[in-house]
Amino acid sequence: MQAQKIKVEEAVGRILPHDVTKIVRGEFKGPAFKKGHLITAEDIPVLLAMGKEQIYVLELAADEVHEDEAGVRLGRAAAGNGVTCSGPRESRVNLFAAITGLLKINIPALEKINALPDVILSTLPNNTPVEKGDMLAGTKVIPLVVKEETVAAVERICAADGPVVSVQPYKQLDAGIIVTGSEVYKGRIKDAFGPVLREKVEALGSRVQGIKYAPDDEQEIARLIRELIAEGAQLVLVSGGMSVDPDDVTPRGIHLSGAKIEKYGAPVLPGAMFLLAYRGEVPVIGMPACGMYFRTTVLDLILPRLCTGERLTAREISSLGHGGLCRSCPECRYPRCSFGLAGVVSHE
Ligand SMILES: Nc1nc2c(c(=O)[nH]1)N[C@H]1C(S)=C(S)[C@@H](COP(=O)(O)OP(=O)(O)OC[C@H]3O[C@@H](n4cnc5c(N)ncnc54)[C@H](O)[C@@H]3O)O[C@H]1N2
Ligand code: MOO
Repeated sequence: MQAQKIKVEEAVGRILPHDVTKIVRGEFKGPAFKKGHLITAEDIPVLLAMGKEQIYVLELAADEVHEDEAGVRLGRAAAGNGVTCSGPRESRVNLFAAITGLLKINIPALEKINALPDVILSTLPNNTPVEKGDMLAGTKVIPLVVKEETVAAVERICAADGPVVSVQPYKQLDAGIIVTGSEVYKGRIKDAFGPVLREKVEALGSRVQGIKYAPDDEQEIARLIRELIAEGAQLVLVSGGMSVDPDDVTPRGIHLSGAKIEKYGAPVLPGAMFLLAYRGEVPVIGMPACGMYFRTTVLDLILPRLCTGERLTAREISSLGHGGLCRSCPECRYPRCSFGLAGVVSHE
């Protein structure tokens, strides 16, 4: 990179190698144009009025890329489905959600990119639920001019490993809910759990095809699970009866339904007594009563992933431990917090 002296009138489309300072007596002293600025036709009279008839412009070598062009190329390479890019500002390009869904970060590719010199890509955590318009990531280069080879290396990583930042849309699943507990079934108390589960399912764009009620009877719970799936449920949530009392028979009921238990117990608080099973392709969730009491629980970490169609394994549930502790803030800001969002399956 070299600086070349040229006439101001010939500078349109060229790049300033340094700030150009404007001083107006008693009023202003500061950069009228910043280092790296791309000179436009409108800038010429301004520069002439500042007394600049000649200026220095950047002379890029053949193997060099200006920061703004590099930023645009980095953003384009990193952005996958459901992601749009802003224009560059001092090389920084921001990535935004074009749709509502679940943010997916290709962490090994992200790490490879950030191990390169002179470029950075910074993202929200993997599996963050995001809304259309949310900022997901920012990328930029460090110097004013970067080696073509570095930008090309990022493009090669993204081409080989897949885009680094994407948003998975939620599928519209038909969900069935089974509320367990003889006290509710027999009408001793009003159901307060079914409405919470319905709201969480519907907030993700899925439908609740029905809420069924079961006493603390494992055979009846099993029968209702099979019935809901036979009626077309693509997701089943069973509430309560998940802990240690003699009447807590939901895990047994899920097992007796023919569902294979993937994991009983999640390293998430609230949500330790959570259970995930699959009957064929249909996820069956056993949701402990904390899901009725706390605003945000393990269900908020698992449900969005199931609603994208992801099949979760015991290993992925185990990995939620890192970051799986809710701080119980007086005003919940989830997902704008650390809850559940560090959970990453480590890549050997
Ligand atoms: N000795 C132990 N006790 C508990 C443990 C434990 O490890 N050892 N774990 C605790 C944790 S963690 C949780 S979470 C809860 C899990 O509770 P359950 O899922 O078994 O909930 P239930 O016993 O069925 O009910 C608890 C409570 O909530 C009321 N309830 C349940 N469903 C409804 C509903 N649909 N509408 C209204 N109210 C409902 C129920 O009547 C009970 O009062 O266990 C801890 N205990
Ligand atoms: O399942 Mo309890 O889940 O930790 O409050």
